[in-house]
Amino acid sequence: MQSSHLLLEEPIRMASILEPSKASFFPAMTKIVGTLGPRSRSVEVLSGCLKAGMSVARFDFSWHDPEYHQETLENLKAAVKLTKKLCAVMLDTVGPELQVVNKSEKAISLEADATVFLTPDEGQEASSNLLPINFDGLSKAVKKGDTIFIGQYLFTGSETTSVWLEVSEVQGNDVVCVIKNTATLTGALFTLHASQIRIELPTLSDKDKEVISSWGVKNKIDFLSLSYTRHAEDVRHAREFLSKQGDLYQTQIFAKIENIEGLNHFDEILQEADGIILSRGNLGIDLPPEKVFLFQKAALYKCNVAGKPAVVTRVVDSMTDNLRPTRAEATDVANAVLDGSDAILLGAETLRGLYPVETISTVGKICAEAEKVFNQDLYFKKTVKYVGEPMTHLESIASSAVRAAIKVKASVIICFTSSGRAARLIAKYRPTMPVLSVVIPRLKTNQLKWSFSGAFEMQLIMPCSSHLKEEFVARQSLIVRGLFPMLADPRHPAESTSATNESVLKVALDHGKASGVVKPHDRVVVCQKVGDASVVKIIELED
Ligand SMILES: Nc1ncnc2c1ncn2[C@@H]1O[C@H](COP(=O)(O)OP(=O)(O)O)[C@@H](O)[C@H]1O
Ligand SMILES: C=C(OP(=O)(O)O)C(=O)O
Ligand SMILES: [K+]
Ligand SMILES: [Mg+2]
Repeated sequence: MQSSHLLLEEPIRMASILEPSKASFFPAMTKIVGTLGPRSRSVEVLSGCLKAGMSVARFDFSWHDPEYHQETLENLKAAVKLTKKLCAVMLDTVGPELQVVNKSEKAISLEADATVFLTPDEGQEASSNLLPINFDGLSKAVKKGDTIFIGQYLFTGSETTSVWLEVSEVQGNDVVCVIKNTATLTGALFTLHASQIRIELPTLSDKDKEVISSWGVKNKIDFLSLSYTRHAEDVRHAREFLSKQGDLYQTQIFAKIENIEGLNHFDEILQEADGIILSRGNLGIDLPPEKVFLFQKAALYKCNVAGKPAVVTRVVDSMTDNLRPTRAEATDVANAVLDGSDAILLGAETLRGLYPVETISTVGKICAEAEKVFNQDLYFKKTVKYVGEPMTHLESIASSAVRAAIKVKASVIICFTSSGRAARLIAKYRPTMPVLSVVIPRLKTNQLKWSFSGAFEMQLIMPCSSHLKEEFVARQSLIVRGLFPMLADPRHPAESTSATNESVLKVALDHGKASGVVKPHDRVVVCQKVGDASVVKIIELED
């Protein structure tokens, strides 16, 4: 039996597990989002990250200033140019995040059973019995017996810097807590999480708005990662804000579900958002541990049937300091893929970890193995059944393209798309082969000469107002499982002169061949509009 036919539900011959995997063109169909920081901001390391498979870069404004992030982004652009790999940019907001401020950065020892005061007076010096925090409403939000967690920025859960507190009383604006475990806080910034407590701060803070309208607009961010999304209204509000920020009306909003309030409003949030981040770091401490897996499976199912990308966070924490993940982590990554995630988000591992590049390639390899045993047939049937009948024309075309591609064992599906909708719909059916989305402006196909650049062997396209929309669409597919953009660039001379759909397709195929993603005699399924009709066609390539 060929390894590509293994299905988890069927008996697997043990020896076949050890068969080496065939090298494929893409590291994995599942995408990898990397949080950039001190260990991942040189052109060299960023080039390594891109080559290893990172396709989205997260800039987390919980930490550091816009100038620092700008420097990192400039280096990322240089790395994109060097490696010819596209990368999308995600701005992650601070939102209603509670932080412990340790200005002097002196280590703070906390002893189990001792008492510590949390005070909103940020001017105070942090010490073993006093921790200044950035919010003055905590004493009104918590009560005796509540649980508070403090962890290093991007805590991994395995550090000795994480501490649990239990609220013993409230004194004015201060919250008095009993320390549950001995710990030493080292560093300048700590996240504070009050379990299952509503924090009366806006989801999009004034600081977030300022950063979005300056840094975000300047850099044409592809994704806004909306931290601590608690209601659908949060997404609507962010959308309205973005609509007034120049090009950012095209920015996609990914709602981060990080607490029980977000979990309770999941369905409405999913309807409003473009995608979801299952923020298991915070959610994992808000939920009882035995419930985390169930949220993951339920949320991924809902995202999958809605055809909206889902991103899972906090997978290989231990790789922050180690070259290999734990067995539990390795299994967890595979399960995230089997549960239906589109992308994996790395935090501390890429930001401050010792092995950012190795982490990306290890996670990519695990994803690729899981994809091989993903039961596409069953998934396809479930998805079709969920959609029901009558289907919209486009849904029917998309599912038929995937079915045809599997039946004829096509090596790729090529989808022409303007808004990106058609390509996303195809990806929704989780084909086993990559979907190359050819992003071109519909109206201009007859006026221009074409050449292509893409996620593979691309030419860097500098922002250019004439095809800005297509750039957004192309980069936004970099977070969807199985979707790989080819961005048509009308400024480069193409081999063909009469730029009809047919010649665009020929150029796309030539580009695919040149880069090795399609080979002579391969079958390719193409989805495009010819005149008014959407068509799915099967092409058999020659030499
Ligand atoms: N520029 C194009 N040339 C040819 N066919 C296209 C083009 N853009 C989209 N299509 C096809 O049109 C249909 C609708 O695709 P979609 O991505 O929803 O485009 P839009 O929303 O911009 O109309 C699909 O069959 C798709 O393959
Ligand atoms: C990704 C997460 O949040 P943060 O932005 O704090 O890293 C998380 O909580 O899993
Ligand atoms: K954040
Ligand atoms: Mg978080």
